[in-house]
Amino acid sequence: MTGGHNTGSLVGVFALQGDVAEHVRVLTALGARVRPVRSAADLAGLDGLVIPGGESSVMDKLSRLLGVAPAIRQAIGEGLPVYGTCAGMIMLAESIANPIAGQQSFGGLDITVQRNAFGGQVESFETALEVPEVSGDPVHAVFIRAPAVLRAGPDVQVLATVPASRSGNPERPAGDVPVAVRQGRLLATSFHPEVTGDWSFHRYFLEHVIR
Ligand SMILES: NC(=O)CC[C@H](N)C(=O)O
Repeated sequence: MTGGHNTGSLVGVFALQGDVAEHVRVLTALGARVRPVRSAADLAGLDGLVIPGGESSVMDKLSRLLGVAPAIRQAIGEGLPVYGTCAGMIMLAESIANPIAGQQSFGGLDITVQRNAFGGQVESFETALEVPEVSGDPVHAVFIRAPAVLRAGPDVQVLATVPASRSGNPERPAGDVPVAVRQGRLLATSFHPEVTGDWSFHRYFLEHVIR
């Protein structure tokens, strides 16, 4: 598979906060046209949207303050394909187990997430994940203050899990926790493919979620 199939797809990157430039670089290299999204008007005509890693509570505050949150919520409801990484996964979650006071998400994805489930910055880790739906090779995944999926609804497809014992967090969940999920046109990962050079999730989003 090459990026060539995607030439012409217009993909927005939520750009009020987070590692926007990294996603723009990967999507552009894969042949997509990319538009930063900061307002409701920026959503017009998009084939898909990426919500980057960053800080979900800040994304929430800014997107409500600047009035783009209802438009993103509506676009998700109307079936816009969206890929959220890390904080982006939290923004797509229907429910946040440990929100910062009053924190809201866009929702759409029938999951409950725990923010910082693998611990803080110093407990960041990298691992190779088996994700047969997405790639024949193990996917290189970087976890930075990453969320875990505590609950996934019946329509949610779990694409990859990691043992919760990876976590240095004493509050960690038990067993294996989902870290990559898909529900129809919504895709989310706890980790950051945009910073690893492993583009298999972006390719999957462009070739199998958007089209
Ligand atoms: N690397 C990340 O995106 C971290 C997410 C962050 N812990 C949050 O709550 O938004």
